Amino acid sequence: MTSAPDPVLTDLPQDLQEAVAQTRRTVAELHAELPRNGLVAWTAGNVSQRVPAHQDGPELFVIKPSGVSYDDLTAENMVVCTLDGAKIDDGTADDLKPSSDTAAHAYVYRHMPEVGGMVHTHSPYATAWAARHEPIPCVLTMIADEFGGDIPVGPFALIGDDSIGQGIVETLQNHRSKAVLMAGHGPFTIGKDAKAAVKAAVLCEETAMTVHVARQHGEPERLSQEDIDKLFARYQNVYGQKKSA
Ligand SMILES: O=C(CO)[C@@H](O)[C@@H](O)COP(=O)(O)O
Repeated sequence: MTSAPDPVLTDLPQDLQEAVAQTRRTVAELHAELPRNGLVAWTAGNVSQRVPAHQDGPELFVIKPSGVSYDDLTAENMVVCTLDGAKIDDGTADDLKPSSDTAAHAYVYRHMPEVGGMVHTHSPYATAWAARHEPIPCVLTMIADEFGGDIPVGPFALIGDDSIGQGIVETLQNHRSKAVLMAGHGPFTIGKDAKAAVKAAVLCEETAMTVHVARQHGEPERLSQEDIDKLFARYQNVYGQKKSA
């Protein structure tokens, strides 16, 4: 059976091309938040975002090119992929490869339709918890607010195929957390869009550091499940300028 030809960006409906261009700008801008918040060293880490679905076009997402310096990331070199993780004819050089985590991001987008954005970092404190295969206990209101409980650990998986994506989905699919510490590797976060996933990555590192410091002087006490549920509901539904239901 012949497979469908790879999509060509300039052949897509005009409004879908515009949606791709906006997603590229957003993803390029959000990559700057990773070094700015001390979440990555050198070219580690990546951000992606799903392109809003279009009835007359393929499902697509945008992700960073592999191994390119954060100083050189632009909207124009953000790579456009199908949900199979295949790069489309997106106007970038044919030999510009997407992130080495493209298959992982694609797997999550295929299996978790509610996920609109993803981030991967090697932020030092969260990565240290991942090295120990240890979940970050919910001992702080900020952990309850953003993650709804302990930040879980996912299985160790090699890079480049569906393995990491499968581990992320099996850990987060029925879990309130927006972050998973992939064992022996580092944090991956999800969100309704890439900005929400970046926020989760920032708060994951912040809480990983705080709990690590607290544990230097004894084991902090986990919040009660009742309080965790109340804190999560408030933060997700009321906090900030959200309109009360
Ligand atoms: O940890 C990994 C792969 O999971 C790193 O190589 C990753 O952080 C950065 O890779 P890319 O530059 O996105 O290909």
